[in-house]
Amino acid sequence: MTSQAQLQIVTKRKLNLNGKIGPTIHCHLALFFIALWTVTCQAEYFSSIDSIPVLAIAEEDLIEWYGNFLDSQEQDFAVYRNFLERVKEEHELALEDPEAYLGNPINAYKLIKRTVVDWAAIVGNVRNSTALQALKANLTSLTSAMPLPDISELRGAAKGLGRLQTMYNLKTPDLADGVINGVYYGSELSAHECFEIGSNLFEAKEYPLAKEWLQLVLKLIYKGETARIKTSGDFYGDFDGDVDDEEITEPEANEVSGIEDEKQQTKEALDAEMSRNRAEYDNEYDNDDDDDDDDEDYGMEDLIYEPRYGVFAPVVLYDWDENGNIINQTDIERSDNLNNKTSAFDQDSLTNKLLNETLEYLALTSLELGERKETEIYINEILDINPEHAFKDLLLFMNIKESQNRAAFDSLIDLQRYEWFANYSRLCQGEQVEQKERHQLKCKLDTHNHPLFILAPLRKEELHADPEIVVYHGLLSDKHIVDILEQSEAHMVRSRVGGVDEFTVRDVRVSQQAWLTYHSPTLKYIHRTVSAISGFDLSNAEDMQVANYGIGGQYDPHHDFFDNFDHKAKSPWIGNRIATHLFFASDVEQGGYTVFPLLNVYAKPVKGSMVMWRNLHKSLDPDRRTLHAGCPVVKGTKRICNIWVRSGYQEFSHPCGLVRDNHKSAYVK
Ligand SMILES: O=C(O)CCC(=O)C(=O)O
Ligand SMILES: [Fe+2]
Repeated sequence: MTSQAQLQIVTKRKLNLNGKIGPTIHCHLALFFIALWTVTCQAEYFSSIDSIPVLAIAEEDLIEWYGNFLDSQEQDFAVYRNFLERVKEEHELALEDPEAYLGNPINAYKLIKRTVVDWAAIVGNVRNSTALQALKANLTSLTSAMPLPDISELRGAAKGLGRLQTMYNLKTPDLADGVINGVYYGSELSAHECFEIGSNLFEAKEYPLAKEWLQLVLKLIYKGETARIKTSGDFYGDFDGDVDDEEITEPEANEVSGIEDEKQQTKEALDAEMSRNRAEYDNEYDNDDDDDDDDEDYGMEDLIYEPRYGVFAPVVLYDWDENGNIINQTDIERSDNLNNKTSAFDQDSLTNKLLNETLEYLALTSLELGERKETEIYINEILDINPEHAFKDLLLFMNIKESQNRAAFDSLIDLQRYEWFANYSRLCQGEQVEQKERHQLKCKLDTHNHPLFILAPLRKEELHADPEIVVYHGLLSDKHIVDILEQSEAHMVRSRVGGVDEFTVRDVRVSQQAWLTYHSPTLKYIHRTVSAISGFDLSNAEDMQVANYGIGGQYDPHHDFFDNFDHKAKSPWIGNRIATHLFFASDVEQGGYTVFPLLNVYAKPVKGSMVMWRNLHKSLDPDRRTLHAGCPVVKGTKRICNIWVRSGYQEFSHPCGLVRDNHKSAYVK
């Protein structure tokens, strides 16, 4: 199956094209769509699930172009090699007795002919290689049509992963092992990939999370990739007769007891796993097809095997228990075993480069976290490998850094300190605190006393009584949704959050969005249905917002009404946002719930359904209980459509009461 077919993407248009056109046209069309997409969208790949497939298409083209280039070069090289061998033979003959050789007019002629014709042809060929020129032209058209993601994208994606970790309490070792919320997705991360995430989290100032990932890299390097991360005690080698117990600086290692033959079995299993993994590791870094001695090139023999059973890590590493929680993190000491370590590491190896960079980032991370002792340990490690390393002077600089205020951090991990966060995170995982009132809520078929719904009653699910939050299921068909996505596709931009700083793109909302008017048949249907259900006058509603969420895409807790709403301000609409109608235009494999942390309510995204609630009291004062959030998407795609109705013109359908009712949310600060 080609990658085109695998990517069940992007749009209907794209899928239709697959069946009808050949690969060359496809190539141009891909470029065309990329160009179209670029003109209309900011290059914010991680914030939109639709942008990632565009990248995949680009990569598919790159694979094809480089493949063609290499194929044609291979043929050329075979011709060159042949020519070279022949010339070499002649040349050697000539060297035996140059005078006699060149004295022969035929030989003299052949030499001149080779220089004038054959060599000139080869030099010309290399200079004007059509294959190289074609590759260059393709690359130029690709990069001018589509800015490839830059480092800020990568940082955003790393932060997205961090957001998922924080919200769903996902443990770093689990993620690295390809396990998300207990589901194994078969995509383990290598030490290099963990380093990429760790270093990018550092650059995104997510220091505590960065440290976890970087610690994990250290562990993978020192223990070998096979000793995947969690502590079961077995990895620490005390079952291996070769290891001197005194060398083991990790306290847990010695404490683990077990029956001898069980240990032996574990060791055998690990050995088997180790060889398997080693083969994979070799493969991963095997750039050289005919070279079977990769161990020598990369120092892998030492790095994978020795440290795991024999040499001990110079810095005590984080341990993770079986649930992925960190243990031992404060117990950081230097080991005395440095001699072994330096002999075990090949200074030029890829892995040693990774080790150096990891230690550098760890030193900086600890510095940012104000952990003086650890920073010192990491710096000493670095200086041990290279005494002239620039970090020599960091020890002096440390004194200044240390005095900085730790509380100034605004990191994802810090979120967990807040009281409301626990509830928010729980609801995102589909867990509600048990509540008596919930038992009065119903699911029912509802004709709403409206002609539209007599024959096809609404499927209504009550989520909360006061303020009322209800879900209507099955309002949008797949056809409606495809139509909405097609209309919005070309207009998607990274979401901005409203408020004072309206035009700043922030992490508060990580998604892409577009606005649609109510002119197409689908939008007219939605307009009609929403006004029939809610009774609101939709002539005073905002256009429909269409949004999608990418890796870790989410919307922090917020209200939909505008705080301190200024009734006199110029606006196309009258009044504040009285009600929200939120459609789910996709199912989501994991995550992406809409939650109301103050009301103990969550709504799981179900394709085609609509959640509806009022944001203002009857008195039109803001109802602060309606604080809500879009939880980060763990897996899959989340698409939503929002219709916000304004409070003007709603006086007859939704009159205010005789008594002001804003006291209901007075308790919310
Ligand atoms: O994505 C969600 O579930 C919530 C979105 C939301 O609250 C909004 O767009 O205002
Ligand atoms: Fe909202």
